[in-house]
Amino acid sequence: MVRFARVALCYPDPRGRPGPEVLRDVSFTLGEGTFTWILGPSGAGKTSVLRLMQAALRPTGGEVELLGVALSRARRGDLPALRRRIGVVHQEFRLLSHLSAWDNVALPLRLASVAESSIRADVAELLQWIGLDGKEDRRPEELSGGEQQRLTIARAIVARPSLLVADEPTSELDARQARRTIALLAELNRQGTTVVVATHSEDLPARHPARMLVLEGGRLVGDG
Ligand SMILES: Nc1ncnc2c1ncn2[C@@H]1O[C@H](COP(=O)(O)OP(=O)(O)OP(=O)(O)O)[C@@H](O)[C@H]1O
Repeated sequence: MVRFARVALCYPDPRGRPGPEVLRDVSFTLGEGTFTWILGPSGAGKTSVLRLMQAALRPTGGEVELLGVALSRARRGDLPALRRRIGVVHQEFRLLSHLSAWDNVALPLRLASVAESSIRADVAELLQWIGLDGKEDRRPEELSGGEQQRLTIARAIVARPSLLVADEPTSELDARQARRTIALLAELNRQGTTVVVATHSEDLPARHPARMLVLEGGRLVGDG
């Protein structure tokens, strides 16, 4: 499902030359249907690992294989289709402020030209699942932080991705809303989606025990 083999990553410097290595010799494999925490202090490389897992970057060394596609060999034109199979949740929500809750969730399906009749059923079911039925006409600013984050999860999964990647999804939330968000991700995982969550909180993995990959200074220093 996800395989990192001796992955190295350098971001380009302002002149376009390779900058310092921010990931070095990172190797792990995540099976289908697993739940994995990515832990580590600020600057450890968690977001960089997740950006590789979204096919938003290619490794500068080693290989990343996502859903059977090796990123170093993939053609540029193949990446959009791969990215559509991967759902992404960001810490800062990134909802469209002028659209209603309903339209935010429906957007990925509309962009994929799915028929409106099937969009209606899928969006209604998801809004109910995340506890937002009755609030479908509200714009994001008329929802609480926890509700907005649950909406981003609904939007990330409405097209039924095989892999869901969440970067610090609870850092803007209070403890109760954070627990509710993690409970949703865990339930999604029980239904079969492979889930990867990066966090620097130690409380969350204690609440939902699962495999933990620990990064420090761009290296994998723990896996268990
Ligand atoms: N676009 C970029 N260009 C250059 N360097 C970058 C870029 N993005 C991240 N870095 C560097 O890569 C290293 C790892 O950053 P990354 O964001 O992956 O860490 P992180 O563990 O997610 O940190 P945080 O918890 O603070 O979000 C850091 O030294 C950071 O400065």
